[in-house]
Amino acid sequence: MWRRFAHLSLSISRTKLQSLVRDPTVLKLINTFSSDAGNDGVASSRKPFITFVLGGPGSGKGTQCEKIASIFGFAHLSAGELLREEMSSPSENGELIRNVIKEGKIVPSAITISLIKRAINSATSDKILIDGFPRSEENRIAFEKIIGVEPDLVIFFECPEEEMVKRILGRNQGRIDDNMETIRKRLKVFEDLNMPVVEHYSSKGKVHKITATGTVDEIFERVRQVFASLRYLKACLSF
Ligand SMILES: Nc1ncnc2c1ncn2[C@@H]1O[C@H](COP(=O)(O)OP(=O)(O)OP(=O)(O)O)[C@@H](O)[C@H]1O
Ligand SMILES: Nc1ccn([C@@H]2O[C@H](COP(=O)(O)O)[C@@H](O)[C@H]2O)c(=O)n1
Ligand SMILES: [Mg+2]
Repeated sequence: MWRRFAHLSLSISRTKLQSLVRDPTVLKLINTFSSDAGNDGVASSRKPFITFVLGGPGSGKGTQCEKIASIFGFAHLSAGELLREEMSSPSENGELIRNVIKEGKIVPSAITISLIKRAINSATSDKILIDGFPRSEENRIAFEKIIGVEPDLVIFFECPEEEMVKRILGRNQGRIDDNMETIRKRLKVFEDLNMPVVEHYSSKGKVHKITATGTVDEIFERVRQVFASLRYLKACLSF
């Protein structure tokens, strides 16, 4: 392992490198990109690098994902957006999805996962951001079972409730769930069902918690550091 990093000895300290290499996300990255280079003969370049992006309603997931996608070349799949598209198409699930979203509840996993699976298969990047999924332990367990992988990384945007409410009420995109009655329900669902998912992945060392207050650019600077360190490691491993 250390021979791969020998050429870096002038630019990075051994201690820093050791701490990076102990990070579980970096370990996965090393395994993924090492095999890209053909070291173990596994064609893992077809295996996507999956990042779940979580946070309460209005915490800024979509806003930050767009920036990550444009700067780091990720495909951005928003579970909520996929459901809204399905709801507006002549789909057999359209009415059900509309009712669930209006109530701020969680759409059955089988529906959401089939939309995510289709989107992953047609993504043009093998680095995927899944925004707003999994929303519950049921979502998480179903994804791991049906898709057969765990995320490589989880980004969690931590934002105070009053800030999230203010942002949603100012969003003005005509969403059927951007009203105070539904927002209250979404906040409760987030605490009751989504936080256990964050705790699950935290216990596995996969979560990068980002303070989601401040300007969009200030928050992105925190996010950028996470992805820049991954890109740096990837660049090192490509030599
Ligand atoms: N740092 C910020 N400061 C002020 N407004 C912001 C910030 N980040 C995002 N916004 C705005 O807040 C609103 C919600 O942001 P966004 O849609 O990205 O959140 P989200 O987490 O995807 O929400 P949802 O879960 O409801 O889809 C948008 O109108 C967005 O422009
Ligand atoms: N995994 C998911 C994601 C979303 N939903 C439903 O869509 C609504 C909007 O989601 P956003 O991420 O765009 O806020 C959400 O409140 C849920 O009703 C879902 O069921 N499952
Ligand atoms: Mg969103």
